[in-house]
Amino acid sequence: MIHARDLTRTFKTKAGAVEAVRGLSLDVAEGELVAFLGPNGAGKSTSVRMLTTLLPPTSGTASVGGSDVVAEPAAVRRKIGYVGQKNGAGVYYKVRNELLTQGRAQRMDPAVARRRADELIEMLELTGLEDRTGAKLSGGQKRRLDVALGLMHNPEILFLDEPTTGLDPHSRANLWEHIDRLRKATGMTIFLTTHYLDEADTMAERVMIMDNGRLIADDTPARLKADLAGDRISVSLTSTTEAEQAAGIAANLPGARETEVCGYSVAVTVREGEAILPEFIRRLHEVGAQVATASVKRPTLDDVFLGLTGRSLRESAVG
Ligand SMILES: Nc1ncnc2c1ncn2[C@@H]1O[C@H](COP(=O)(O)OP(=O)(O)OP(=O)(O)O)[C@@H](O)[C@H]1O
Repeated sequence: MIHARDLTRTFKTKAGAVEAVRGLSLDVAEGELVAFLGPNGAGKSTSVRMLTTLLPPTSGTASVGGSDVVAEPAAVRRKIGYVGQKNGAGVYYKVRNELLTQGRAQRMDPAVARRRADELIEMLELTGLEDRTGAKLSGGQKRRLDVALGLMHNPEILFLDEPTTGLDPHSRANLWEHIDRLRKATGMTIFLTTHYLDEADTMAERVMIMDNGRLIADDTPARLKADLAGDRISVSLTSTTEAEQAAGIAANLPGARETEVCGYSVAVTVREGEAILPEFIRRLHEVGAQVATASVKRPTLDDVFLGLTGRSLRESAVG
């Protein structure tokens, strides 16, 4: 559904050239939900703007829904819905009128547009708000209207640029319920950018991580966490001698990485912590070591980014 090969985009600024995207290649299959993650300035929005025909690439190629983004931009636009960070609903227009205006902009037949508007009002729980202006909607309601606007022409692929930024946790969860329902009902392909790592982790089937204009990881959240971060087992003992002994045992556990001793404690990274911990404790008991506490910390996508770049995704920004 979405294919890019060696896509680059350079901006010329007074301070010099900014290479916002450097050789991006990606493939998204029909019906997938892909989350695009990365620190501020990594190149996510620039990539999405190229894929949605809003910005011409400096070099490289991309096709979306089978049409080339440079040669056939109109065909791409017919197949995609784009909900940007700023291109959403206005504050002066009423909900239903806004949807109908969007239908006109998409050259939809007026009767079809009216039916579609009613369908979307129901689907995105905007019933009862049809005659309210954008200014009188809550953050969550407004964002649902933004999504409805992007869906008016029944696109096959939906691009969402930070759909939940600025929403409270309840509205975030609610918007996700709607996105999930929409996917189940239509099988739509969804490509979104987000700053919420937990959201990408639980909702996306595939996560792409961008840093400094390049794609540095592309896999399911579970595989990224197992392969690039791993579970952290921590065990505390009753003396530093025992801790040193435990570190030697930890280093020989199946798939052990990064063993660390600190005082009475030892920590080790493994692929499947919950399966390995009983074996670790058994081996410690075998040598007579006394285990005081034991825990397993599951990795987050931030740990994945940290493993890849040595920086935290939560705190880092490029440039
Ligand atoms: N029109 C422009 N002119 C000059 N530089 C630009 C322009 N648009 C983006 N950039 C630069 O390109 C780089 C990538 O920006 P982009 O907005 O794609 O990042 P992002 O990952 O979407 O960041 P954020 O998470 O903050 O939205 C940044 O260094 C940014 O300053």
